[in-house]
Amino acid sequence: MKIVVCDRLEAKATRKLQEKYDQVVLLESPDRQTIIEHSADADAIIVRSHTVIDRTIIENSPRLRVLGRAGSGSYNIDVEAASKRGIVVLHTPFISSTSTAELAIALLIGAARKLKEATADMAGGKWDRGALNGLELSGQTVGIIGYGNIGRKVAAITKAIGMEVLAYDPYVRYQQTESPVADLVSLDELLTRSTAVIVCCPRTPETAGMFNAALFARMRAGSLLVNVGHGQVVVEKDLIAALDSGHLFGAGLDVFEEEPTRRETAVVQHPRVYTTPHIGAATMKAQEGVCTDIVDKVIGFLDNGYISGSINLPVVDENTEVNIQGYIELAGKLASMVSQLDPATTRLCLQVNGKLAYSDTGALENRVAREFLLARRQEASDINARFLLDDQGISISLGKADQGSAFVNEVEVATDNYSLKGTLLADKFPRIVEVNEYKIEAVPQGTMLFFRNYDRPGVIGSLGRLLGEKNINVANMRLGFRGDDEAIAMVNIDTAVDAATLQEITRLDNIIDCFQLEFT
Ligand SMILES: NC(=O)c1ccc[n+]([C@@H]2O[C@H](COP(=O)([O-])OP(=O)(O)OC[C@H]3O[C@@H](n4cnc5c(N)ncnc54)[C@H](O)[C@@H]3O)[C@@H](O)[C@H]2O)c1
Ligand SMILES: O=C(O)CC[C@@H](O)C(=O)O
Repeated sequence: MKIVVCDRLEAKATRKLQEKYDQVVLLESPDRQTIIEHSADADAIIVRSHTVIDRTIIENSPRLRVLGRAGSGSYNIDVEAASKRGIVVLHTPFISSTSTAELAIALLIGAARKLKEATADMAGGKWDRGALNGLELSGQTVGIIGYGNIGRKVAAITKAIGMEVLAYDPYVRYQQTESPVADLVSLDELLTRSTAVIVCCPRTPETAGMFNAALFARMRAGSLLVNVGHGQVVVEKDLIAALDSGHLFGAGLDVFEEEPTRRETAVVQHPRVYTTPHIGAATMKAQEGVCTDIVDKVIGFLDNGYISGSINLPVVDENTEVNIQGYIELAGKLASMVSQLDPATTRLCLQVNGKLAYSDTGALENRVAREFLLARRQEASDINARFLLDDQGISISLGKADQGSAFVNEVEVATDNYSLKGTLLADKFPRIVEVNEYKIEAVPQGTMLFFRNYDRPGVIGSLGRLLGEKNINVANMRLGFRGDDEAIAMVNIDTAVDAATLQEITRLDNIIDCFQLEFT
């Protein structure tokens, strides 16, 4: 197997590839001819944002099966050409969105408060505070162009600053009903109401050159523009004209029409344009994240055919060694249970262990988000659940490990108060195997009583008697222990108990607490 890496990856990610494959060719900023030579017999090519993989390269790589893009956008890959050849294009959405959103805020505040001028004044021995009056952002309106991963993070931060948040995104079809962060509005409304506009969308045929003289004229006088999406969304000469005429107050750019951008470029030289060299994703966490994530995805695909985070094939591959669909459903059941036990949590952690770690964990994350919300009786689908969670300030983090602690494949869903682990018995039958370190083997289906008790004789007997009196049949009962004075039980019952009976159970001797759970 031959892997060609065209841009420099973090050492940890490169090592992972080298441990796995005999032929790992590491190129750094190669010219096109060098890529063509090396990719002629390559099975996989991995790039970041620098190297362009065009149609010619793709058509001259007969063995190529997968293109990995360490990052979010796909502007440097001819995705259409790859799709036509049946080559999977994988990327790492989400991972660098926080770092990029934070940079957008840095550029926004820098431009609003004239930080470049202030720093230059200080370095030059000047102390003229009157010339440095800036814009206070709190109470102002921000307009976000592109309400995707980065746009939503920007929305959350600007909201926290005290700004009113608007967004324009023709492809976001729903208006959030649960704790909305941004109001989705038309482009015209956004431009006329916003004091700051932040571009967080990719370059597409529609967005290329979108911010031109005509659009700047529609922006409010004295407003700010920040671009962390794609450089070619903004026409730089028109931006300079809008600044020089005094129509715009300032701008912050992390992305440019041409990259690398030359020092002489007007936007780089302009006193009221804050520029950074495409460093949205340049934090240690994001760099390591995008590099290891893309390597995991490429390995997962080459070894097992897992497709996850695909730009051109967003499907769950069911013909793999691990029953991914089964694990997606299991993860959903764990999320539903955690939601019923801890509905007010603001933090969900999904941990995926074993070969499953190379599978479509995006689909597992979506399902966890969806089932968590559904259990709280909130409308959600696999597609919008993660956005809805985000809008409600509930984070969902993902951890992965090559091996499970007790089972070949394991899924864990945790909050600050609960940790639930599950597996598929015989890769087929869902089981909850651990609850807050109590080992158990419970079947997550139908109606279930879940209780903690002191481990004393008679507890099960008194529960059985009470349920018998109420004519409630027990279908299955599992006990869990962790080697201390307490135990748990998970009891599948044929009919749900009413609130009064649940109270009676809680009052039985040695019962600590009791919940009734529903699994769909
Ligand atoms: N500055 C950096 O270092 C850096 C880092 C990461 C990503 N990016 C870039 O930021 C962009 C967005 O990344 P993301 O991860 O948020 O992607 P995303 O796909 O999650 O979000 C992009 C959003 O833009 C919207 N959009 C598409 N066309 C639009 C239009 N005509 N008008 C308004 N919105 C439109 C999409 O519907 C989508 O919701 C990409 O171009 C990516 O390459 C830059
Ligand atoms: O390689 C980088 O750091 C920039 C990547 C960024 O533009 C992206 O689309 O993810």
